[in-house]
Amino acid sequence: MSRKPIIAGNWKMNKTLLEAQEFVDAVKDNIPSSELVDTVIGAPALFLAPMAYSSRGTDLKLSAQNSFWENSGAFTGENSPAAIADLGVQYIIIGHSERREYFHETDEDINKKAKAIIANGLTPILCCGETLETFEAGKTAEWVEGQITAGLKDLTPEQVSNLVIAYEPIWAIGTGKSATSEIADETCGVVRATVEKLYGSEVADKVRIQYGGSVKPENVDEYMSKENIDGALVGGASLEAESFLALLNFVK
Ligand SMILES: O=C(CO)COP(=O)(O)O
Repeated sequence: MSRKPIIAGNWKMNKTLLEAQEFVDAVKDNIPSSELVDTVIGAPALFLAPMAYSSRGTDLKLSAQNSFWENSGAFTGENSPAAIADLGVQYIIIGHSERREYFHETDEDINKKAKAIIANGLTPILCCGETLETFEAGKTAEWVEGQITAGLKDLTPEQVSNLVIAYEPIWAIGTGKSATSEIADETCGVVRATVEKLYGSEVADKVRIQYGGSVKPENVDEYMSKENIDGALVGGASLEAESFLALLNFVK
């Protein structure tokens, strides 16, 4: 089974609108065909409408970094998956460790978001990953299995086969200390085995799993050569056009 690679930048809370637009102008005509790789930028919600407009007709796809689980209503400050879908955005990152930590998101919240995102025709990028303490205690597999099982609760096999899961060890995020490709592959393998246990081997063969945590142009090839790693979710190295484009050089 060959899975199409997916490289996604997660800009987090960075850039102004002008900087975002300059980035789109610099990359949109220089990325590989979407027949070979899905190339995605996860931008702050404020920039998604203008970025969708200026990247229309190109191979650049967009992601939100979060959404609420209701489509409308009295939820001050939130963005609905329906409104995000309407912009022409295709992905929404959910359950990033920064949202779990600073905004107290639970697995139950994340599962509700996954369902709402799928119901609106978008693809969730569901994040999981352990703290340094859990890693050092040798409990990574158990932890990640728990997060994935809770995050996917009540989804159908078809829904799960189309989604993207990102394994991001918290100790490797923004630290420059990436997980070795062996560790990353092993834990992405745990994610795939969890999907297999819950949904069977056909779904597990189809679901795309990214590694994230200090991925850079210099180490992306190594991760992409691993059996269970289908892509990368990239923070720091996705912020500059040159470095973002260099992440895509593994596509020959
Ligand atoms: O959190 C990340 C992407 O979601 C990873 O960030 P860095 O690539 O900056 O380590």
